[in-house]
Amino acid sequence: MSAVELSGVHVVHRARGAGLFGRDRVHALTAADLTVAPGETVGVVGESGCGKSTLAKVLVGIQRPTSGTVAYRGRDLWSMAPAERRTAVGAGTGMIFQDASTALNRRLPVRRILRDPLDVHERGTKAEREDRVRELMSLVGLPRAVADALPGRLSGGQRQRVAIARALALDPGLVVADEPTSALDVSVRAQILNLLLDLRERLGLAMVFVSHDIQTVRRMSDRVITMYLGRIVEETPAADVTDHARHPYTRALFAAAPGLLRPVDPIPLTGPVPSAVRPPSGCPFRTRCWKADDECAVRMPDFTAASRTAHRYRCHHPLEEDQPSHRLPREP
Ligand SMILES: Nc1ncnc2c1ncn2[C@@H]1O[C@H](COP(=O)(O)OP(=O)(O)OP(=O)(O)O)[C@@H](O)[C@H]1O
Repeated sequence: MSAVELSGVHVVHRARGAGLFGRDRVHALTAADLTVAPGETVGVVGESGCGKSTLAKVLVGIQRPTSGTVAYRGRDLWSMAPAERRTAVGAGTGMIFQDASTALNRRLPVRRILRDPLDVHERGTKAEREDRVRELMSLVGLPRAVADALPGRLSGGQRQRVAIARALALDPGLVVADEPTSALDVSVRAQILNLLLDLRERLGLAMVFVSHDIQTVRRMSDRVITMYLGRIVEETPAADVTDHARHPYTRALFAAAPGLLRPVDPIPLTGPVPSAVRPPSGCPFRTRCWKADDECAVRMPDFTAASRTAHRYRCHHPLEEDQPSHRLPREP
């Protein structure tokens, strides 16, 4: 059974600045279908504003969908009674945010921050909760000496370790990490990423990993999801994403990423991302796509399954399956 399953999820907000009676709406997430299996890591890539954080918040039950369903281990989250939902969310998922210095209560010492979810969910006796706090600290490599320290006394890397430990406190099946290393120094990033990889292996976690750093997403994930203007446009096995993604947007994103193993010619990704309030008709990527034609303006294509397993994309004019990125035609 899947750790979490989204079916036809839409999230629509009143546009910022539109005022209380404004009619403008932002389609932050449109018709999202996604399943994350136990033990699997799904990476999410896409430019700023494409809906990555919205997807993350829907997955951990912070954001209620405008329509569609979110199921934890087969049970619809938003049809549960509020108390039951709080238990399901609290015990079933953990979220790691970008900036631990704002995500952690700076007035509480580490020990209390980690005990808090155990107290709220009444896990075990007081002594067992203290044992669990020690266990969590050792799991994420925090020295015992910091148990009584306030977050402000810790380094950025240590704070993120506390945030990870807190996300794991109730032994969740799913952890969602939204830009977990982007606020950290480069030297500390690798340590935190290795910690997450290690925890995933040891605890068999399902993980959703959201980042602007798409090379890191590829390294961390089994499967990569590409989002564009609130829509999932492709799902690719991570090993294939650089050379075998078929959606032009995914290939353009990866071709533009620094740190590829070999040089790849940049693929044109010109012009701004269109407005999420008034998205283009048909395929939302068509205004920046070098392959777009009239058909793309009329209809958003359905998902097509590629021959490779676990690979699907929404594009009227997909790239050739085995065309390496460095041999893509140079088009204006
Ligand atoms: N509470 C809100 N009210 C109005 N609009 C919102 C709200 N939350 C998100 N949006 C809009 O929804 C869209 C998706 O936002 P989201 O934060 O999910 O994108 P993102 O891909 O995570 O962006 P970033 O990478 O910059 O964090 C954006 O256009 C954003 O401005």
